[in-house]
Amino acid sequence: MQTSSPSNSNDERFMKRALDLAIKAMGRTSPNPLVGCVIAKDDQIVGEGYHLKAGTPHAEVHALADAGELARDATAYVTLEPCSHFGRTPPCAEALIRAGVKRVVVAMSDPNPLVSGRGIARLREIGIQVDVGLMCQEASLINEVFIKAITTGLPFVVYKTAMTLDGKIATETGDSRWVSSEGSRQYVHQLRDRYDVILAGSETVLIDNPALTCRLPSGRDPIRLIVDGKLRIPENAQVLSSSALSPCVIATTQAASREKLGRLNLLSGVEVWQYDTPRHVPLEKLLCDLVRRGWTSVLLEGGGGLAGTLIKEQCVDKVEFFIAPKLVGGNGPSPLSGLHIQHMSDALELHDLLFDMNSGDLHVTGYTSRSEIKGQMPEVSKRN
Ligand SMILES: Nc1c(N[C@@H]2O[C@H](COP(=O)(O)O)[C@@H](O)[C@H]2O)[nH]c(=O)[nH]c1=O
Ligand SMILES: [Zn+2]
Repeated sequence: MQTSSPSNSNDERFMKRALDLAIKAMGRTSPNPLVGCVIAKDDQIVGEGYHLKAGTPHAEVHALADAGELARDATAYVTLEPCSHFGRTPPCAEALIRAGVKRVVVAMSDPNPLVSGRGIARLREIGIQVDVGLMCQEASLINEVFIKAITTGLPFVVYKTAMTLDGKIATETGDSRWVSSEGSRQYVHQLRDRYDVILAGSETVLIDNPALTCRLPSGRDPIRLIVDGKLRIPENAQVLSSSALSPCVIATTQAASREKLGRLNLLSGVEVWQYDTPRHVPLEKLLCDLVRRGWTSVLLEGGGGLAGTLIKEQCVDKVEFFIAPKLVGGNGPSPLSGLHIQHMSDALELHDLLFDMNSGDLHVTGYTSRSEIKGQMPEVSKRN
């Protein structure tokens, strides 16, 4: 996106602060975006705020309340175009106008078709100077989930897996505890805290019996989603335990036994979504249904069959692979056993790669499609 007027170093400083504020709510605003706002006057911050949770006041409202009368003739720095529509809250463009701000600096226009460009146009119509595009790349990156979901109706899907240097997710006897280091496993809990849904196949539940909860002190449990076409997972599987604070959804098909489906539906915190297909869960439909339910991001944790199919169906946006400096050889399982590409010239090439070795494993992040908005996702240091 083009910057519509030159910015100065204060502009960058204040927009950076607005971005830092926005990401404090990472993992808490879905299906809505992360947004931060700073109000500055005479090179001083006089008000700031960020969006905390969908359906609650927008970032601009918090920042204007914080600034009070000092907002008059000030500059507002917003990481996303101010909204112009009456949704669950009134339009922020009008709030900025009423508060008397004289300039608004916007990092990126809103991809939401309800807004896109109208907020900026409304402010300009009143005579407010609006500069668009400052730190647009950073702003797009923190909202990669929101952008994908609002423009496609599909969730942003990340495939996370750990493997040995020779590409195995377990030994040939099935031992997978643990492939990756303690540090990498700790990071996975940060991912679970950030994404709405954790997705796994029935095979993973049958073999590893994971709880798929978030074990960070201030973390929140994501929704656990299990794809289980034949409804094979046992009723005492850990994912079905009601101790987690979020529901467990099981996606199944007509192949599920009626009795078992009835019994699972009775478990507290468990929902069974039955699709009208003979054996295989229609994955893209399932993903659409997640967004309809307000869940816009998915952390796919295995296994290799499901991950391969999702990659083949172009449903995966990003990968986070932990490669441990270990060798096990043999015929152990692969992280993408469901993907069968025959010719190297057809291999899926990753883009915008990042490499990190801080955890003792090689942590590789990459995107399945090329885009301008990719980069290093910021760490959320602390909440509030
Ligand atoms: N600035 C900003 C948003 N801006 C726009 O408002 C839309 C959400 O409207 P509603 O669900 O009615 O609150 C959202 O999709 C985005 O287009 N939303 C937010 O939740 N927080 C904010 O700080
Ligand atoms: Zn708004």
